[in-house]
Amino acid sequence: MSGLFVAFDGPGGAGKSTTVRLLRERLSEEGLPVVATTEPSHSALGRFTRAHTGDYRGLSLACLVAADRYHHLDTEIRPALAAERLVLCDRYLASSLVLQAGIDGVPSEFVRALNTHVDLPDLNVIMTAPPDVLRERLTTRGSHGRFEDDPANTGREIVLYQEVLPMLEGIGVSTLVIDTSPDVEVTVSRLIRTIQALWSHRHPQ
Ligand SMILES: Nc1ncnc2c1ncn2[C@@H]1O[C@H](COP(=O)(O)OP(=O)(O)OP(=O)(O)O)[C@@H](O)[C@H]1O
Ligand SMILES: Cc1cn([C@H]2C[C@H](O)[C@@H](COP(=O)(O)O)O2)c(=O)[nH]c1=O
Repeated sequence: MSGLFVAFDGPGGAGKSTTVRLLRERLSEEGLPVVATTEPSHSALGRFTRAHTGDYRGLSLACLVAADRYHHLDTEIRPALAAERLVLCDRYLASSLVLQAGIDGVPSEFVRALNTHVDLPDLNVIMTAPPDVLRERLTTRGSHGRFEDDPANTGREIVLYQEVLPMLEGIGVSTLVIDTSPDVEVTVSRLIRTIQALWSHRHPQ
């Protein structure tokens, strides 16, 4: 028996962080042993990487986020799963496939090779919304870095996340695409039902 690993990816402004925060609160209230985390992680390397996505690009940023991912797996994700926790991760492998390969132009085989030894999530939620909705949210909230500074990237990311779905499914990752245009409560309620069902299946009473 082990825990359950759910990753959340999608274009900037799709609602990943908001949703993971609300899921952590609500699922904890329901008694599930939730660990919410993020990539880049809260480690020194993760904080460095997050602070310098504008300075490091392409191959170098691909290596930084992959190194942080392996450290994150070793120090947080695998121990939590071994302790039968529910791990919710704000960004994971799909973000590298889209941002490093799709946007920065790193050969996708190289990004995949860098990530050969990462654990795959039990479910990868891909959050999305129409470009005008995302741009409006990013304008209101403010940009989190260079990928969001270029308005053209929003539409590109939406398409790229669609394009990585077959690849993720091909390596055995279950994916769930969610349009977050409706109110956040709609998204969160749906995800609570999905995650509770997966958890109950894995941990029958
Ligand atoms: N249905 C929704 N789901 C989630 N967030 C929403 C929704 N509707 C509006 N928002 C708002 O969109 C904004 C962006 O949300 P959030 O920061 O969670 O996105 P994100 O995907 O984590 O973005 P980034 O990739 O830039 O970190 C927030 O201000 C949030 O309140
Ligand atoms: C996991 C991951 C992250 N990044 C970049 C993308 C953003 O610039 C930051 C994360 O910040 P956000 O608030 O979650 O948008 O890190 C990346 O380039 N590749 C990755 O795999």
